Amino acid sequence: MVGLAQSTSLYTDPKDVPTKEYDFRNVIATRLSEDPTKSVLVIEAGLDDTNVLPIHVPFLINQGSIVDWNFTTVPQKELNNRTIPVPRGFVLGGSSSINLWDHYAKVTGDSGWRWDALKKYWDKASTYLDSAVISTLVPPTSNPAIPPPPRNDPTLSNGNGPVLVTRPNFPTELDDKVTSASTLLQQKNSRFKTTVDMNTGDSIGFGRYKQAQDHEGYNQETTGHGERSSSATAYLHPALNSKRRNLDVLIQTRVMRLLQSRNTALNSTTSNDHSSVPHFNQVEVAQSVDGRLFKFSARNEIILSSGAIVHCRFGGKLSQGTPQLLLLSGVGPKDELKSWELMLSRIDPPLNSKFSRSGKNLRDHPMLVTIYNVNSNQTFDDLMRNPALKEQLLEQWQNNRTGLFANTLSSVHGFMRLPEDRLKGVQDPASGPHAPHLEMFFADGFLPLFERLPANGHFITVRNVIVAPKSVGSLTLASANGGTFTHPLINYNIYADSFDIQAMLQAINDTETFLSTAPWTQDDFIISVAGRNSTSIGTKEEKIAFMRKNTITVFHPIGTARMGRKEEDVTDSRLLVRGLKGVRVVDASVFPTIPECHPQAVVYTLAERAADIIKEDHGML
Ligand SMILES: Cc1cc2nc3c(=O)[nH]c(=O)nc-3n(C[C@H](O)[C@H](O)[C@H](O)COP(=O)(O)OP(=O)(O)OC[C@H]3O[C@@H](n4cnc5c(N)ncnc54)[C@H](O)[C@@H]3O)c2cc1C
Repeated sequence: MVGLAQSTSLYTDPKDVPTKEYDFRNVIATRLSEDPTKSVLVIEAGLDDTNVLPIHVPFLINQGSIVDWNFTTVPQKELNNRTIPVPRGFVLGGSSSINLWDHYAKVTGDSGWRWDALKKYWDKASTYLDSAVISTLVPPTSNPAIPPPPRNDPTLSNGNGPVLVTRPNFPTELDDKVTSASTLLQQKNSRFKTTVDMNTGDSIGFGRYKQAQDHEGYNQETTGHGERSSSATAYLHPALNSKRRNLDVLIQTRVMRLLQSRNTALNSTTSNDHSSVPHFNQVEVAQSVDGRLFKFSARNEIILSSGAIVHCRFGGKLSQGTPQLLLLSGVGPKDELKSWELMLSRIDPPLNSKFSRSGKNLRDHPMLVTIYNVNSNQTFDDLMRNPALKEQLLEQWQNNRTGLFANTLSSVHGFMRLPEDRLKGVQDPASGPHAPHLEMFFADGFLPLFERLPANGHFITVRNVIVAPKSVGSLTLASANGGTFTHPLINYNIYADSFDIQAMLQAINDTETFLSTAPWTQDDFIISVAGRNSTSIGTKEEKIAFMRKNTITVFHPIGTARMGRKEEDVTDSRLLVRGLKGVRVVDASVFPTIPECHPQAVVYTLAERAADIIKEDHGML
């Protein structure tokens, strides 16, 4: 078990929380509680992460477990009416690029969101560690010679923050193939170029080696000392363990809705300061659908953090929670809320929600998962079928945080732009000429995430992601009953925009080109696409049918409380909810467009600046 000290300020029952009034409810709790004169309460629906072993082991997957909300979408019309999984962290902490920031600055009219202004927050959040120092690697028994672990590379960005970042310590047989294939292809087609560091402002390219032992271009991962580095382990637990008296955390408790102050004309220093606008200063919480309701008041403001609410972390997973809570509090499109009259009748005074588009603009990255049968006995598949070996590797990890389990499942990937002719006559959904449209990433084994490993065979998994999709979905309430215990209706609207179908077709064709190079064809490494007799998927129509059958998302939803300068944008550039007072949103739901990357680092950077914005607005700087 992971040895994080249990804090006396971590509560599991609202009645035990020492006070019912805080300066801030939740959030960027760690940064705000740096000021000992302000009190902060974090409310988290899920569990304490401390003793949930799979969270801390980088190799293990938590989807579908007790720390997952286990949501699904509504049937997706363009996916043969399939519903698809929406995993989402139900626990303290969680999972955790660059051109897009300048685009956000343009959309919000706030130059503070430009990359040159934000770089300091990026550095404030993360620290790059030399993984060779951290882990001693031991190959799995089926894996023969493995190159030595990567050495320290001074060219990689090196911040000074609490989130630990390393490169994978456990090279797989695929890594060389990916880097060699892109090196070969880039000579003919610059779309397959190689890169050393994807975090330099130009993220396009596939990872490459300089020398066999310098794993340049490898993923940078939020792990350190062999463990996952999450917002809980990096921010929250250290603050709790240092016994900050002004920080309390309440877990296993859901925020049900936000409540308005009777006096809606309170003074405020915020940019939404209109004397007649509704002022929210309380949250109502419960531990079960019919359980006792408790109220907590915020003297300064309520911060809805991450997918959800008044919760602690800074980072995490999806972003449905925030819009659901806003909608349940009566903040949302009027025509939509009209159908929930029962709920609205509880809101006094009724909100003028004409400006709010809470729940609209839901976006995620569509991901097509393709499994290939391969000629190899080095994939992870044998390990996954061998409980004794898994136990042995887990024991090694528990003893000294080394071995395969100290690593994540994928070491290399590549970002690509669409060919220029595909962009003719359409508005480019990418945020700039150095931002990608597509991503290809690889796993050395059977990894469709939601299917069982076959009893026999060896596999590799190729995931094609549209990182700049055009389709836009929404989140709406399923019922006025049950509050946040009732799952909302999540509709990604995947492939609703035909641009995305064309983009995924291009991704399939690119993958076929990539896998037809010597590194993959020699020794007949790739046998076939699983379930077919061929390494390719066939005609255009067959490819589209394959997409509809096998697309899910890569779990990066954003945008449902988008920030911007237009009246219909849910939040302004200081992250305050428009049309009311006292509520700020700090999570992935404020992003107006989807980051063309895995968004965790973007969320950390957002949260670090948000902490300074809040401190400025409340005279704490
Ligand atoms: C399985 C998975 C894998 C991922 N892998 C990567 C990756 O490799 N790299 C990467 O960059 N990104 C990854 N992401 C995405 C990344 O984790 C998210 O984009 C980011 O963490 C979003 O953070 P957030 O703060 O907006 O929301 P969240 O992390 O969703 O925060 C939601 C929190 O609020 C709590 N909550 C919700 N409702 C309530 C309520 N009513 N009351 C109290 N608490 C509530 C939830 O329990 C949860 O703890 C992954 C996401 C998932 C789900």
